[in-house]
Amino acid sequence: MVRTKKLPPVGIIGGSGLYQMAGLIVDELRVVETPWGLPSDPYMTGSVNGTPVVFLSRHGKGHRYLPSEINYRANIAGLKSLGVERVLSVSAVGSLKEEIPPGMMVVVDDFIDLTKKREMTFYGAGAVGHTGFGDPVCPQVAGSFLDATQKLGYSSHKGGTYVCIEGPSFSTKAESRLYRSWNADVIGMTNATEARLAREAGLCYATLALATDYDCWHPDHDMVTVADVLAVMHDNVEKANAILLEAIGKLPERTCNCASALKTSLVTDHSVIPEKTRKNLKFLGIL
Ligand SMILES: CSC[C@H]1O[C@H](OP(=O)(O)O)[C@H](O)[C@@H]1O
Ligand SMILES: Nc1ncnc2[nH]cnc12
Repeated sequence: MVRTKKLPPVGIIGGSGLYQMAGLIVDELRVVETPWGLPSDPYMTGSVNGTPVVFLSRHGKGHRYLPSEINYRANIAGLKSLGVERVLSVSAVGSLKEEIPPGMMVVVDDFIDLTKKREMTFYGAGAVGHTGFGDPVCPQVAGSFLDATQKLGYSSHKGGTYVCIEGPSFSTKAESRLYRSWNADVIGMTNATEARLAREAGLCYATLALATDYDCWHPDHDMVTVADVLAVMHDNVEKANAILLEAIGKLPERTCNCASALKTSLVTDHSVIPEKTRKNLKFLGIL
């Protein structure tokens, strides 16, 4: 694609099995402190074919944080402070559908959030905000993922509902069957939280989910183990990297509605917001 303008930095969040990005020429490791604390790692900043890119490993180098321990607010706020406007996430997921076999990519377009003990908002502490999340995924970023998988000839599933559980244990059979009865497509432990915070921060967000297993519902497959997940990720990491590179190149100029959340969510009269909260909201561009 011939661009008329240089893109602002593109954020990449890598999940299980994707702790760095092939093709990213790293210039710097940036430690960023946010009002919500430290992100999972220093950000790897650099460029891909001339486009500035910021990479973060969601679980940190060496996979140190449980899904419930990840500081999602710091991760998202840190990206925002580095000028990122769009986030491409990669995640390992269990498949809840026969027709999504391990190895297949799913470009998720909806979530069912079953998490219970996470910080999932930037609001509070004297500032009330309610953000629309009816369409939780940026259509442009999702579209770039889909175009990229198509161009590269990889089989992918357009759209899909991601059930986000608290973890860290995998689901029981009864739970897995329940999620299937809801017609959900894939299951993971991280993305609903990340997507919600990205939207509050006015960032575009979409996920390339790689099915690594059939969770525990499938009568003809063994129950999921960490070893299976990492082995399938390992076998497909080149594909995921190739899709990321292609998708970055396919991102159009930003004309979606995701950033409007910044200006349409806050309810509280600005004059009564405490100074510290005001500063935090300014960090995100909400005030
Ligand atoms: C290592 S298996 C469970 C683990 O994998 C997924 O991680 P991510 O979404 O960061 O790719 C899942 O959400 C769990 O955190
Ligand atoms: N079956 C599964 N359940 C939850 N998270 C996962 N990540 C990869 N496979 C998973």
